[in-house]
Amino acid sequence: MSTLSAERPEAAAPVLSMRGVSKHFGAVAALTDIDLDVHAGEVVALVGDNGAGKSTLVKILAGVHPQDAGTVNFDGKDVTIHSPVDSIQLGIATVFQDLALCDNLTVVDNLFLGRELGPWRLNEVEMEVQSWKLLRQLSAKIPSVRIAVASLSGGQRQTVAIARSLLGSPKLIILDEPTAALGVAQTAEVLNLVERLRENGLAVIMISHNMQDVKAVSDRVAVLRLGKNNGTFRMKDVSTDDLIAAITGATDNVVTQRAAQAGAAQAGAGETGAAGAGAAAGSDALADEGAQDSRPADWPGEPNEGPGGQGPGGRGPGGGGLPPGQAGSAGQSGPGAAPEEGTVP
Ligand SMILES: Nc1ncnc2c1ncn2[C@@H]1O[C@H](COP(=O)(O)OP(=O)(O)OP(=O)(O)O)[C@@H](O)[C@H]1O
Repeated sequence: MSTLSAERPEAAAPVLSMRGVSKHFGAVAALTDIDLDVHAGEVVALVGDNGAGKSTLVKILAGVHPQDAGTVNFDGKDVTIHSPVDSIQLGIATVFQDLALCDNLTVVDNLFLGRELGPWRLNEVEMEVQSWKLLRQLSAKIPSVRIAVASLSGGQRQTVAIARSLLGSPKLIILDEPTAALGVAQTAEVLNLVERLRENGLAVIMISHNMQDVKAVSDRVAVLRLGKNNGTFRMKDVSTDDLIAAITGATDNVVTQRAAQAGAAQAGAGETGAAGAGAAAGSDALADEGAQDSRPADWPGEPNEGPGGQGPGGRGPGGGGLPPGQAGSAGQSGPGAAPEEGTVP
């Protein structure tokens, strides 16, 4: 990769370029006229409310659903993805939320499941060596490759699933909510892993509902709303408020209303600091947004949603859980991003 393209991935030709992609399920228009570009060495977050069409888009790329209209250009060629095998052979790896790991098998067995080494008998030593190499390349924290996957943490399982998808040497890796249901430390581990993927020159699409995670690792963010493109933003140029407005389709939404309420309450009480962090949790996980819709401002659960949750208070300032050094290297997180997030409910 040239220096220019290494510094600004979007200066090079995209690895993936979708144009005018549409998909209907009967009368439901799941996707209408979608454009999306992803470059090598770039992390693009795909965000949108429930039902926005994210999974459908990913399934088209993974060969689960054929698109009804539009073109997919991959690695410079127009392609038709008829099946998951087509997708893998092209160099697209998709890690779905369920991870599809075999709990009773070891890390090595899971990594090489279906592509075991050795023509007549398994070359266990070589598979183990390659497993370690791969996991080291990802700076993965796996205690042993000979333990059952069932005994690993959520973050470690996600790491194994991602590592397995890399064995096919993909050019594009799609991660479907890789940090969903993970704790703070495990989320940081997975976000670090996403950064390793980018450093290794992969194009990455990451679906996420968590704005904190999106801000921590993405270079660009593509917003889907009701099955249509609703903006593509460079992460460093967009505030969380603007993103939420693009996702919800309005600047006046439940999240901003909560921010206003929290601000008014704070002003009334003459408080500073901690209340803002507590309220921020509401915008970090958009998945929570629906649940918060109907809640009054004085809902009893509210105080617990602050620093102790998945919000900035729980992960340190602006780093999305990344250690300070790595947060800086992400380019979108760290102290520079903190004031922006402070404006969010
Ligand atoms: N197999 C299917 N059959 C019929 N309708 C479908 C199917 N898959 C998705 N849809 C519809 O297409 C629309 C987009 O769904 P999709 O799952 O892609 O959204 P999403 O953004 O991934 O949502 P979520 O964040 O809830 O996973 C929705 O209206 C959904 O009901």
